[in-house]
Amino acid sequence: MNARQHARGEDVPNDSEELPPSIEVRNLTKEFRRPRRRSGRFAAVRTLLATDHEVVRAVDDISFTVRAGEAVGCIGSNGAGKSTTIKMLTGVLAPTSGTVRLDGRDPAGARKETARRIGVVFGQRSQLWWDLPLVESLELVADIHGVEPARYRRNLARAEAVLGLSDFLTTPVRQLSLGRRVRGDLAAAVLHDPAVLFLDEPTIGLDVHTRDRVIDFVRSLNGEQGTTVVLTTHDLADIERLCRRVILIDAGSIAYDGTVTRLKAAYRARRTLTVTYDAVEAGDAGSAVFAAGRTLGEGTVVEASPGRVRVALPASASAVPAILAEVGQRCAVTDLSIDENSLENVVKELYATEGGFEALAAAEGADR
Ligand SMILES: Nc1ncnc2c1ncn2[C@@H]1O[C@H](COP(=O)(O)OP(=O)(O)OP(=O)(O)O)[C@@H](O)[C@H]1O
Repeated sequence: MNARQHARGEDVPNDSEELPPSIEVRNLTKEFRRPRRRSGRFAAVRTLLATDHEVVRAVDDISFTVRAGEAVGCIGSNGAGKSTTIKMLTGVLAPTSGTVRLDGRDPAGARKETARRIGVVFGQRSQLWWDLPLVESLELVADIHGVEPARYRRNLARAEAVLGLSDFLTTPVRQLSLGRRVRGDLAAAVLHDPAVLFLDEPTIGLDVHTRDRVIDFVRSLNGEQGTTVVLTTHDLADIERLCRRVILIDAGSIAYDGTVTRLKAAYRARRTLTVTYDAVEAGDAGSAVFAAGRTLGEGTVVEASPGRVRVALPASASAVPAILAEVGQRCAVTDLSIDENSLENVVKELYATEGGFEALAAAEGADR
C-alpha cells in the first residue's frame, strides 16, 4: 500500500504502521513563564509590572506518530495547546522537554531543511508580503524555495484551478478579503511540494464556499500527492471531510487519538429516531404504548406526544426496522427521521461526560 491509498482510507488502522513515520513526537512538553496575573484596580498595568512569574504548562508530555500520507485532525477547546504543539512540530518553538522528529530531524535544530520539507498556513496570520500583488508574493516564495520555473507554473495552475486565484492574482495582499488571503497563503505554502502540510485553523472566519475550496484543495494534495497533513481546527466538519484520524487535546494532554469513525461510533447510541403516526387510528392505546420510558424494540422512548414518538437508538444497525415494525403493528406510520450525531455533538458530550474520553480511548485500544 502506498501513501495515496492510505490517505484515501483504503487501509485498516493497523496497515498504517507499515508506512514510514513522518512526524514522531515523544514526551513533548512546553512551559511558558508569564507575569502572575493581578486582579482588582489597574490589574492590567500591575500584571505588566509584576516581578513574580507563573509557569503555564501549555503542552504536557504528549506522544504520537504521524505516518507519511496521513491526514490528522487536531481538535480541542481554546487554550488546549494545539497551536503550541504545531509550533513545536514546525520548529518555531523549542520544546521545554521531549523530542520532535520530522523525517528523522529535529525541526527546531534543522530549520532550513525543515522549511524545504514543510508548508505552513496559519489562518489568523499571513506569511505573504503585504504590499506586493499576490502573484509577486508567490514568485518570491518560489524563488526562496528554489522552485524551478516549470514546477512553479504547474503548481500555480493547480492552485488556480481549485482555489480560483485568477480573479485576484494582481491584487496587493493587503487589499485581499480574508477568504482570498487564506487561498493565497495556501497556494504559497505548497509551491515547493512540501512533504508535510501544517494548517493551523485555516478555515477560521471563511464562508462555506471558500471553506469548501480550501478543504477540496487540501484533500487533493493529500489524496493525489500523498502529502501528509496536520490540521488544527474548531470546525469539526473540516476534520470529517479530510481526516480519518483525530487527536483531541485537552489541557495540554492527548485525551483521544484514534479514528473519527470510532469517535462518532462511541456516541451512535445517542442517535434518535422520530416516528410520526396516525394518532386518531392509534387512539388511547397509542399514547400508552408510546409513553416516555417504555421500550420499543431495542430502543427507549425519550419523548411522546399524540402522533409523534422519539426513540433513543441502540448502536446496532438493525434496531430501526424492529422499532418501525412494532409501531406499525398498532398504527399507520406516516413519516420518520433519524437525528445523526454530528462530530461536534460527540465532542461536546465527551467533554461533558466524566470519564468520557477514557472510555473512548479504552475502546479504541481494544479495537487495535
Ligand atoms: N507565548 C506564550 N506565552 C505565555 N503563554 C502562552 C504563550 N502561548 C500560549 N500560551 C498559553 O498556552 C496555553 C495553550 O495555548 P495555545 O495557543 O497552544 O492553545 P490553542 O489550543 O491553540 O488555543 P486556541 O484554540 O484558542 O488557538 C494557553 O494557556 C495559552 O495562554
